[in-house]
Amino acid sequence: MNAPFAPKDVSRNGPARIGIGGPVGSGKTALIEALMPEFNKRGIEVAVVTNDLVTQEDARRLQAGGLIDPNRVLAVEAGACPHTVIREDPTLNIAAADDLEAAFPGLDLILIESGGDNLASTFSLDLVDWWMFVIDVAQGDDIPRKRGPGILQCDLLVINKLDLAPHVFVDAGSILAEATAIRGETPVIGCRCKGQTVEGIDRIADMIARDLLFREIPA
Ligand SMILES: Nc1nc2c(ncn2[C@@H]2O[C@H](COP(=O)(O)OP(=O)(O)OP(=O)(O)O)[C@@H](O)[C@H]2O)c(=O)[nH]1
Repeated sequence: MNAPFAPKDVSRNGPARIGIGGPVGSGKTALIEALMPEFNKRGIEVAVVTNDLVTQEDARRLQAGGLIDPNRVLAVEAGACPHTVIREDPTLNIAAADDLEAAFPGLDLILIESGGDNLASTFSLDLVDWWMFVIDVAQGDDIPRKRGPGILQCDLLVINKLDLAPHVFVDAGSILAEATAIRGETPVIGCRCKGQTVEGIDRIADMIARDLLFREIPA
């Protein structure tokens, strides 16, 4: 069990900006897809900025998926190491988020998905108020032990693809326990974004609603 999460002071007006980072293929877009119905249930209005290297693949997938108004999805083509545009010079992403904020008054959240990167990728706090780092069990149970800055510094560590754990010889309980020990006070949630049943997604949506948007969560 994680210690209670200390809410951040989100002092800038406007929708909260949430970063979603993590290695290639860990399930960042799948997490957005799984979160959309949970946000809808909670009346949370969302827009999304995606980042890909030289394509708009993730934006197109979300726009075609029927889970969000396609106009609420903007693509940034990083053209360089994915972390460059979320950390060193986030200008393109800030501009995309500003455009969405202006076009859709009443947004509660803007999700900014990084291109898939390595364990060292982190977000500039000029760009986001709060960020998640998504890894998955199939990358190996030693990933949390490697203590990459993404794993240590994110506001929420998400360990995805729990359903695959038995198939890749990983003990889901151990990887979650180890990640929790390494992160101390900051939270870790295990999840499954794909398949007939998803898992852990409601906990992530509740955390965002409670700790970023200061909404009451029904008991
Ligand atoms: N079994 C299983 N597969 C998953 C889960 N989540 C995502 N996937 C699969 O993992 C693959 C990568 O998922 P994406 O959502 O594209 O990952 P991503 O992190 O957005 O990828 P990049 O943007 O390329 O870095 C896809 O084939 C998904 O179907 C999960 O919880 N369980």
